[in-house]
Amino acid sequence: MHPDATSPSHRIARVAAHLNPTRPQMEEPAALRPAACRAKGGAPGFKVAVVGAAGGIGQSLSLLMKMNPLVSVLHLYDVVNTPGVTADVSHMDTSAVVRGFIGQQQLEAALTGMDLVIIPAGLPRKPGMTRDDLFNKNAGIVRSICEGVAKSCPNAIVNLISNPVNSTVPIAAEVFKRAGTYCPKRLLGVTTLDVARANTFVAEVLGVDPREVNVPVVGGHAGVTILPLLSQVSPPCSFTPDEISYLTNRIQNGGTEVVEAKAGAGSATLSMAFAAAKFADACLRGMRGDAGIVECSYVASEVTELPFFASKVRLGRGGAEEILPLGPLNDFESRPGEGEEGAEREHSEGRVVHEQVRSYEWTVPNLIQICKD
Ligand SMILES: NC(=O)C1=CN([C@@H]2O[C@H](COP(=O)(O)OP(=O)(O)OC[C@H]3O[C@@H](n4cnc5c(N)ncnc54)[C@H](O)[C@@H]3O)[C@@H](O)[C@H]2O)C=CC1
Ligand SMILES: O=C([O-])CC(=O)C(=O)O
Repeated sequence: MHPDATSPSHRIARVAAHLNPTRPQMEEPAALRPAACRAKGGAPGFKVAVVGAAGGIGQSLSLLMKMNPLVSVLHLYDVVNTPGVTADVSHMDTSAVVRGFIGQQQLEAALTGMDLVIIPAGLPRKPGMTRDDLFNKNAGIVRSICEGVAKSCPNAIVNLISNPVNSTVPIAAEVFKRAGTYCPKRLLGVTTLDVARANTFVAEVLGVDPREVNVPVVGGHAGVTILPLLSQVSPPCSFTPDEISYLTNRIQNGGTEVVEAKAGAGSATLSMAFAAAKFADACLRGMRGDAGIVECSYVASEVTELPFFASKVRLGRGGAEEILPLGPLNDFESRPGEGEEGAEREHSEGRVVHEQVRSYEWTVPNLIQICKD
């Protein structure tokens, strides 16, 4: 601390600065520099950025990350409305220092030095849309954010939420490859909401506390690519065929259930922010060196022949340190299924594999086109 920091004149100057704040936590190019920002606590911890912080997910997620004691610095970035969210969140008396950034010209400052970048930027669905309908808009958004990550914090772990996750993760990988910064361990598609839904719905059927239930959910994050492994539920239990059918259908369509209930006002935001905060916390604990942190995530994978696949991963200092095998699947989990939205089924492949292939094949030409633009 500066020797005069506790003197009356210094304290009055500090109070005056607080009474006349010019967006005190916002990064103004000619105003506050990071080093000059007042520190609220300055606890040791990780530097985390939320990109898309002013959105439905972003605001709640920013609040939850401000509550996380592992976060020492929290950067909130969006193309609109970050000053208000930043001012609001920064009044929470938890230790993380909050700084806001707005617009493309501040993306670099927002990302510089970050350990973890969480990306909930992009359009949400409306009733009648599939996640793939978001591709054209969200691919470009994810691409420009990931270019910023490659430039400003190439070693950061990325938690990618923007839909369609089955396609945005491969796009992010391609951007990082082109920049020469790609590390598959550090790119994690967030599928935690599928697990949260599976835990909740299974707990309802079993009549137990959802916090006691853990259902691995593998595959991808759209319709039938979401495959809950109900044969591997912890604690061990069994279901009737009707229960399996009900649970699988409800988990796969959980996103649509919320989209329809919101009737045009967007998709899941609160449960998603909760799930994203849980996943980010697991990543931070892994980065800290805690042992035995295992979560499902959509990652580059050799678990199947597909390049990307959601499955259990062990999180460590460098991200997804180990991709765990799927384990034994029962007949229901491995049988071929109907394709989403009338997609054709290929005879020899299981439904998860099939849908993933379609999603990826559809993505690559678009990706190449986008990257050429
Ligand atoms: N992975 C998952 O399980 C889930 C993913 N999602 C997806 O998350 C995304 C966000 O959903 P919501 O928060 O409900 O949408 P929203 O529209 O409420 O918020 C999106 C935010 O992104 C911002 N944004 C747009 N372009 C940006 C850019 N280039 N850089 C930074 N920020 C930018 C917008 O200004 C807005 O504040 C959607 O794509 C949605 O489909 C939603 C729920 C679950
Ligand atoms: O359904 C959507 O569009 C949002 C989402 O990914 C989910 O809630 O799982």
